[in-house]
Amino acid sequence: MSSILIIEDDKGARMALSRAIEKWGYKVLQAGNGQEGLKKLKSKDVDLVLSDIQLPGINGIEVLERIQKEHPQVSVVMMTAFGSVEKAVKAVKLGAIDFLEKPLDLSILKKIIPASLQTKNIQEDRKKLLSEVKRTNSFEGMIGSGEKMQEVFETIIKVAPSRATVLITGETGTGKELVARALHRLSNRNGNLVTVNLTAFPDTLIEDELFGHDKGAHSTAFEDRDGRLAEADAGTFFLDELGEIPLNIQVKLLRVIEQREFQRLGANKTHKVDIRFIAATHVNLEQKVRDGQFREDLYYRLKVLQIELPPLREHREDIPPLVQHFIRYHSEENNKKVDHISEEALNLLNSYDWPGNIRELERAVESAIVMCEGNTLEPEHFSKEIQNTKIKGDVVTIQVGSSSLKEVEKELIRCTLIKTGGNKTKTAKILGIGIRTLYRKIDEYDLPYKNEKKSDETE
Ligand SMILES: Nc1ncnc2c1ncn2[C@@H]1O[C@H](COP(=O)(O)OP(=O)(O)OP(=O)(O)O)[C@@H](O)[C@H]1O
Repeated sequence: MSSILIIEDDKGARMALSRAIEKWGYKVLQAGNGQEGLKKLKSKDVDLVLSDIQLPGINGIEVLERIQKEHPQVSVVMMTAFGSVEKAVKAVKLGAIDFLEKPLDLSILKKIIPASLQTKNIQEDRKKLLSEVKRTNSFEGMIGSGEKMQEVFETIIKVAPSRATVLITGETGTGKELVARALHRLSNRNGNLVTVNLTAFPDTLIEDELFGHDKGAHSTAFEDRDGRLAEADAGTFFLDELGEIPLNIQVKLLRVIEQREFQRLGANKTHKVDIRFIAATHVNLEQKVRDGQFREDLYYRLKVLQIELPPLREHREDIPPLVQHFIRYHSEENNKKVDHISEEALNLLNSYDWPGNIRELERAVESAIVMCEGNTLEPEHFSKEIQNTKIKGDVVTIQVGSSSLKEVEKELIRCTLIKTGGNKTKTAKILGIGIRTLYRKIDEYDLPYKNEKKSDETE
């Protein structure tokens, strides 16, 4: 029988919770504050901790941190006052498996407990996954060796198991949908990932699409019909292009996100749902709020946990591995023999600005593959716009008066690596240092291509 430790200073709430959990067949231990909780963890076998965030003495966040250090095999679910989602999200980022807002919805807690118990040794698993991501520079079909993408991967790994609502922002083609899919896949949620893009719907049909209707709700409601929200029950609801949603729907969405309940059109019955919300947008929501086109309350509710995807021009170190990835994929898809790109062509791709980001890069590589008769992509296989790109990356900016020698060295190595597409032998030769020194410095400065395999090491 799994045992659950409840840390909660409100005795009445603790007792009521304890009775409910015992009824579901678990062994329950109780503590009225953080110290007592940590003491119980030392002396008793505990599988899951359910802790309030607001505690007298050591607060819930500190309790979480101590548990992670001293009992990394124990999962922690936090309880938080209604409306203090920010603290809860902080806890999730620190490693809590999930959180619940008070007053607790016992039907949701009943689902969270078995799911959290399954995730044994979560810290260990996270560490393993993270080192795998660092080693391979890829994660759930996404390529990313640079610092910014690695940070994105790390956040996904941390927050995926919780039900925290996530807002994914970034220009078009930066990978927002891939992030949503990764969050769902790693969430261990049994339900579906339901992706909804409402830009294609006339305003009059949006509500119907989201909430469904009862027979007779409007002139075309011939029978009861579930909406997309109901389809996402026990799963993830991914709302793409959130910025385009009309204001009257935004109010209703906020209610669903906060209370996880809604009504079909024409119905009185309220449906309770267990949904994880993810929203994405490429527009500046803050500006929309200022212009009165986006509700401030919804914006603040969503932005608590934001994953910001950088435009490709801000993580150019990922261009060469992305190109390799797309060559492999599209060459096979198109029955081609292409398996290389010339240095000259890669320099062009490294320098182009990519307003359409990774999607544009992928399309460029795919059409170049179609044009290519041999096995190597050359500049002429790409569009005139790309061919006419001015090669960048030849200038390292040094702030005289504020750059240290180390910073200059780091920047020079970084730029040379990008220019050679990560070829360490060439980089070392250009810089006039031995390859082992280069590897040491890449490690020391945590530079891109750090974990790439050493096939080009010739010395
Ligand atoms: N890090 C990545 N690694 C590999 N492929 C990627 C990566 N990011 C995006 N892609 C690819 O780029 C294309 C666009 O990605 P996606 O649709 O996720 O972008 P988006 O930000 O949702 O775009 P939009 O805002 O236009 O909806 C897809 O084909 C996807 O597979």
